Amino acid sequence: MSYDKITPPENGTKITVNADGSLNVSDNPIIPFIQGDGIGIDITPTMRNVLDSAIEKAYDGKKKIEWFEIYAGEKAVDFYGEGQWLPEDTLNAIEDYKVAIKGPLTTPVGGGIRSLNVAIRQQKDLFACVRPVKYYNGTPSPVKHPEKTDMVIFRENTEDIYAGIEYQTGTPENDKLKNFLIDDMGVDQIRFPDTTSLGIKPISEEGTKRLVRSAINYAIEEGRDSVTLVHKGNIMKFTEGSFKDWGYEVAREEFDAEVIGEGPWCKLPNGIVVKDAIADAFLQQILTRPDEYDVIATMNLNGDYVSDALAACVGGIGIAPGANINYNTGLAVFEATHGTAPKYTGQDKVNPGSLILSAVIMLNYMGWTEAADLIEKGIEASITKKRVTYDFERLMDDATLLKCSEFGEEIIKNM
Ligand SMILES: NC(=O)C1=CN([C@@H]2O[C@H](COP(=O)(O)OP(=O)(O)OC[C@H]3O[C@@H](n4cnc5c(N)ncnc54)[C@H](OP(=O)(O)O)[C@@H]3O)[C@@H](O)[C@H]2O)C=CC1
Ligand SMILES: O=C(O)CCC(=O)C(=O)O
Ligand SMILES: [Mg+2]
Repeated sequence: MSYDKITPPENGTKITVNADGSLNVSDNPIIPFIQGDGIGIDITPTMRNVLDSAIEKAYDGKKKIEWFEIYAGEKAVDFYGEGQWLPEDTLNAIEDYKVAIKGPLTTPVGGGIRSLNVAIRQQKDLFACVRPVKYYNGTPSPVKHPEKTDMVIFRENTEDIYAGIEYQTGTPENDKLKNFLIDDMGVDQIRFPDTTSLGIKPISEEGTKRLVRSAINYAIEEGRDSVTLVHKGNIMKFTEGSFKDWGYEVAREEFDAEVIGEGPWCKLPNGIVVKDAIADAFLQQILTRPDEYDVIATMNLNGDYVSDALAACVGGIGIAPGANINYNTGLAVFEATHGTAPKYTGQDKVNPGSLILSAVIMLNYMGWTEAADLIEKGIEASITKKRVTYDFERLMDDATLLKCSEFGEEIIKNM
């Protein structure tokens, strides 16, 4: 593949994917990275520094990532020109190299461009947003027993109201859709038709089933206890309610789950329970009874809310990692749960933990588990020693405040 404006590193090789979805990773894989807007300028170099050091230490210099910068967001506009927020080069490089990592990208509220983060997920069909939420010893938390929270969110990444199909009041498109609903479909629940904008919530059987299938497969591989389908199907019956029904169908028809009692809960032959929870009740139970939940499968918007809420329980979005994966093609883009935190841009202040832990998931995905383990060890030790960035320091007694890059160095020292 030739690119318009970017040149891959001379050394290194492409990761390739086998028919069964497993990866072929050489000792020198080329990994594309997007710096990201806002605090991307702070956390991305720190993440790279920590990764390079961990890999060097774990493999005595025999393995090394060849980093390949690709562009999105403000840096893409600077590099490629006006309007070039997500260049073809970037999407092609993700496709070619299979595994990539990105910093956060800004999305303006109201008008302006639609989310580039969502666009990458949709255009590369990275249907599962996988966000593990676990407690690292010593992390300050607002709950009494943060160690009871150990969940992995499987958030559907390509559908839902999040897909961006919406029309602004006053536009001909909105009028056309509104008139169709009212005149042809007999809709009479639009309270203020003259001033209403409309959004569409697509939820499909195919999209649901591939997400729930991935969540159950993950639960089996990782020896987890349960998979909970989180939905608001009592109100949104044919979208979120169908998500729940199709989720149970996957468990019963593809994994031989037996219905428990009157149902709909069911149990896989290996004992994993598939159950469901209504989203509002679930959000209070993650505070009161988090140990009842394990793997979570949910739709795009619920997954967004649940991600930040669960992250808060174990120390905040400063250490909440994530991955966007297509389990069929093997394509994966790793990214933090948080955004660009613009007020901290360029201050070398924020916690790089979220992006570093996203890179840990990436290393595990590549099979470089020894380097991943070293980094986790380094992070845990740095937190235990109370040598942390501002977000933890302000919640801990007698902690030492470190800058973003210093926290990276501290992790390296402790791994
Ligand atoms: N995947 C992505 O790229 C995402 C992009 N975004 C985009 O980011 C922009 C800003 O969104 P916003 O709603 O402010 O959410 P952010 O996640 O960017 O920031 C909200 C708050 O979270 C805390 N925070 C975020 N990152 C860190 C970190 N690394 N270390 C410590 N604390 C952190 C800060 O809290 P405090 O003020 O308490 O210090 C910050 O003010 C928007 O344009 C949004 O669309 C948002 C989410 C994901
Ligand atoms: O794309 C965005 O700007 C926000 C996305 C987001 O909050 C998320 O994916 O968690
Ligand atoms: Mg979010």
